[in-house]
Amino acid sequence: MVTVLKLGGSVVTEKDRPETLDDDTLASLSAAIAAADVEDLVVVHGGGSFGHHHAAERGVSSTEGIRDVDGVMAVHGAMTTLNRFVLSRLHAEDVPALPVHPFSAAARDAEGELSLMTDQVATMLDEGFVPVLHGDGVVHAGEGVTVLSGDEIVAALGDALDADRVGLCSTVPGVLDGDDEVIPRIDAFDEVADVLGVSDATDVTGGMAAKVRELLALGSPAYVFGPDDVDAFLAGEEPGTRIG
Ligand SMILES: Nc1ncnc2c1ncn2[C@@H]1O[C@H](COP(=O)(O)OP(=O)(O)OP(=O)(O)O)[C@@H](O)[C@H]1O
Ligand SMILES: C=C(C)CCOP(=O)(O)O
Repeated sequence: MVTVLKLGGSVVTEKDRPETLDDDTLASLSAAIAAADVEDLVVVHGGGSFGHHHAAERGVSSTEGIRDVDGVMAVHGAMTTLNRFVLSRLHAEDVPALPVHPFSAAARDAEGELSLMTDQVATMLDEGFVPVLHGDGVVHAGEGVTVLSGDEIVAALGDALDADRVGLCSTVPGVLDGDDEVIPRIDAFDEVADVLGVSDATDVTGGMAAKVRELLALGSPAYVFGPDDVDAFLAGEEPGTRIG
């Protein structure tokens, strides 16, 4: 039974301060992951103030590409730096986490369709490791390099690995309605389009609206919840908003 958990960049970093980790939250999420000891767990993390800051500065998004190698390396380099921090906090809790850098394992075609290699992820799981992927840059036919969000990676992994459970831990306790109440379940984009917005912080990949779109396209249900509910999700409960 494969579980995919995304740690939102807005959770593990201080999204308003360039390249600043939220170390306390990252440490407590790492402890929750270690305590849950879930079999076949894949972790994905977002960009937060590492990836999004550089992507916004260089003018690259999920659809607008760049060809300047310095810019590409600034975005990719910031994400590998954040990935090293995430790995080190997981290692501190004895989680057998290993890095997978999507930049070298993915491509988009001219229609923007993503292909992501997942054999290495599946083999890591078979060998008892916890693969840790992250939002990154991706080569994109006709565009140079665009941004690949952790949410797209979650959706691609969910399908390729036939994941049984998919969870996105963000700063919010779920998808919120106009009164800031958690919406328990979303089955279609149109039901909630009015309340879905972009991120409060610098974000080049579309915030909550993009997340809901990606998750609705998945074959299995997914959950959006806040940091306090990670243990509940890993224990098999259904916290926050169920999508799909
Ligand atoms: N209806 C909504 N319900 C909840 N959050 C919403 C809604 N509309 C917009 N948002 C915004 O979406 C944000 C979550 O998206 P964001 O992309 O910042 O999260 P993340 O995945 O944790 O971060 P990252 O993209 O860096 O990985 C919330 O912090 C909130 O500002
Ligand atoms: C900005 C970069 C490079 C990654 C974005 O990933 P996300 O935070 O999951 O949307």
